[in-house]
Amino acid sequence: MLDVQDIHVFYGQSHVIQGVSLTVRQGEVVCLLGRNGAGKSTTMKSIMGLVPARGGRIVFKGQDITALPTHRIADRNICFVPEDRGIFRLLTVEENLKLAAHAGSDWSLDDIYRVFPRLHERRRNGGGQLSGGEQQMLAIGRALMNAPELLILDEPVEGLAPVIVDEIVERLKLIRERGIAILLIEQNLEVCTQLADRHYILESGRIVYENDNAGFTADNGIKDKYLSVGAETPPR
Ligand SMILES: Nc1ncnc2c1ncn2[C@@H]1O[C@H](COP(=O)(O)OP(=O)(O)OP(=O)(O)O)[C@@H](O)[C@H]1O
Repeated sequence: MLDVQDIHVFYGQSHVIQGVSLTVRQGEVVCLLGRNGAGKSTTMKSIMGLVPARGGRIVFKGQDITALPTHRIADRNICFVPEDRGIFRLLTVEENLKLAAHAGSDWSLDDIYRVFPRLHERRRNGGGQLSGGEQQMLAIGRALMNAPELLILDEPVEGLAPVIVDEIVERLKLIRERGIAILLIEQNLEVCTQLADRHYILESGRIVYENDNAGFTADNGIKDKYLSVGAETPPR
């Protein structure tokens, strides 16, 4: 479905992504891990055309999207939920969701509320009045209103309390069951292994490890080698 082929991305002269290749198949959850500064967010921004790749190709459902502007990429049903969540703080939850609605979407408001009952409870509250976890749910809900086939999530549980992390993981499982593929940037290993079919580890702008979930879960050495600092599962 998504085929990232040997992309190179620069900030000015700085060669941040140095030949990254990865794939996400239909309905699959794929995790991209790596220490702070490894290049995870830049890879996602490049897929979305926010920081265009200077080399390599990005193919989505057989079509080359490498040089497309961001809005044209979003039109192809790839939805990006950035780390800062990007919700409208002065609009209510329901207004935030309605604004994101997409003609022809098979996700209704009721569907979103079924996945996130908390958003239904908070539907008349302003976006700025929500807790961090609720804001994240709203950001994902907004993305779903766009009827994504591929959802790209940048550290969706960062900074959230364990009980909220568990809730978001359960909600993401429901979304996966609807056949939506998910590319997940995540540093919480427990979240990764609960959700993902496959994992990639990025280090200094290169993919240094790839495995399926069973292999990754069994492979403790690799975690110490590539993910030790800042990538531990927070204590419960
Ligand atoms: N706008 C920018 N201009 C210049 N350099 C940048 C910019 N954004 C990120 N970088 C640099 O690019 C490298 C990769 O950053 P990126 O944010 O992609 O890493 P990351 O793996 O997502 O890290 P984190 O988990 O901290 O978000 C880092 O060295 C970072 O300092």
